[in-house]
Amino acid sequence: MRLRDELTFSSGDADEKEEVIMDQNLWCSEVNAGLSSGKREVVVGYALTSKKIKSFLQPKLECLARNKGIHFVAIDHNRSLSDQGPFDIVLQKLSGKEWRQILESACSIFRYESLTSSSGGGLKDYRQLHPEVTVLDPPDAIQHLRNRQYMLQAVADMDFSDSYGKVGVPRQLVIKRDASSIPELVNRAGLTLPLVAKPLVADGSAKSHELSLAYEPYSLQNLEPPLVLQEFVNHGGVLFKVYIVGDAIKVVRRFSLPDISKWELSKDAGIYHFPRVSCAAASADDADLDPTIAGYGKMPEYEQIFTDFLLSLVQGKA
Ligand SMILES: Nc1ncnc2c1ncn2[C@@H]1O[C@H](COP(=O)(O)OP(=O)(O)OP(=O)(O)O)[C@@H](O)[C@H]1O
Ligand SMILES: O=P(O)(O)O[C@H]1[C@H](O)[C@@H](O)[C@H](OP(=O)(O)O)[C@@H](OP(=O)(O)O)[C@H]1O
Repeated sequence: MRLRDELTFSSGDADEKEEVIMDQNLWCSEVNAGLSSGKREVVVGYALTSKKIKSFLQPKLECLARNKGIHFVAIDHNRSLSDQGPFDIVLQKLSGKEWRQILESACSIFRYESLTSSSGGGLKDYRQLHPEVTVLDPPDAIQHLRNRQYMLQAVADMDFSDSYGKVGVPRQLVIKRDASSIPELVNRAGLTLPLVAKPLVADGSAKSHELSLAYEPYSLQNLEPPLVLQEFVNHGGVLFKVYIVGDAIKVVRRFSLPDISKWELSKDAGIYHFPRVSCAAASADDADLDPTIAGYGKMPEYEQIFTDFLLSLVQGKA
């Protein structure tokens, strides 16, 4: 077993990170008193964008993790993984060829695990042979989520068109290039306006979260492919966002784009751009909503869910 003192900690974005760690130490002082010695330490190497480090590795998470014996250590993206660590878990959400190569060469000795689903195939035997490191998530397992052409396919395949209500996916059209052909393609595909336009690639950049709303066909020529066009679905201006980590589920409520009436459709023209819809700032958790759409019970905090999940991955490997 590795002892806490043997671990070397490094940080990703030096300045930002230092600030966070100082806050965290203040915040953590009481909680750290509860860290039980003698527990197996779990080292989570992370390879994330600076945006993700800022939003995800919050003091509250790091502190709770530390109290459970989990340590987050920044991975140097430019060095081989085998020269770093040792890590019990590699938490990664980076794109780019170089990183993929580093990960793939290391994966010849790593165990695969997915955050959202268990990987199939011959990986079970593989895990028994190489139980050292868990990769969250292996690039191949999340590839289809990075492309809006395919990301909803799993929902369509489940065919919940008539079970406890209706779950469906909006009709959509992929435009790879040539914006001038969009009105004609939309017409041929029989899509009904208004349409929501989203970048084809969901790579975690701010741009990939942008969204446009088009009320009439000719304005569609002003969009920038590659993109996906979806029929706008009226949904009462509120949506439920479901987070799943392993077996744990958390649901939050967010304000969303309001319903569009036929009258508005006839009146509005052009394209409206939205940098971010239904983001965390648009929380509707405390809003007084119609009880028929309001309800869900009290949910545990995601920090609790995530750290328990990390521990569950290394259980039995001590
Ligand atoms: N076809 C649609 N009809 C109506 N509203 C939509 C449609 N598609 C997206 N929206 C609204 O835009 C928001 C962002 O859509 P997007 O497809 O980018 O969701 P997402 O990728 O799940 O968002 P996030 O990036 O927050 O995870 C949705 O939460 C919803 O409010
Ligand atoms: O704050 P919520 O409502 O949970 O929305 C998240 C999105 O669902 C994620 O897709 C964002 O991650 P990426 O930007 O890496 O796709 C994620 O980006 P972030 O971690 O950088 O904040 C969030 O925007």
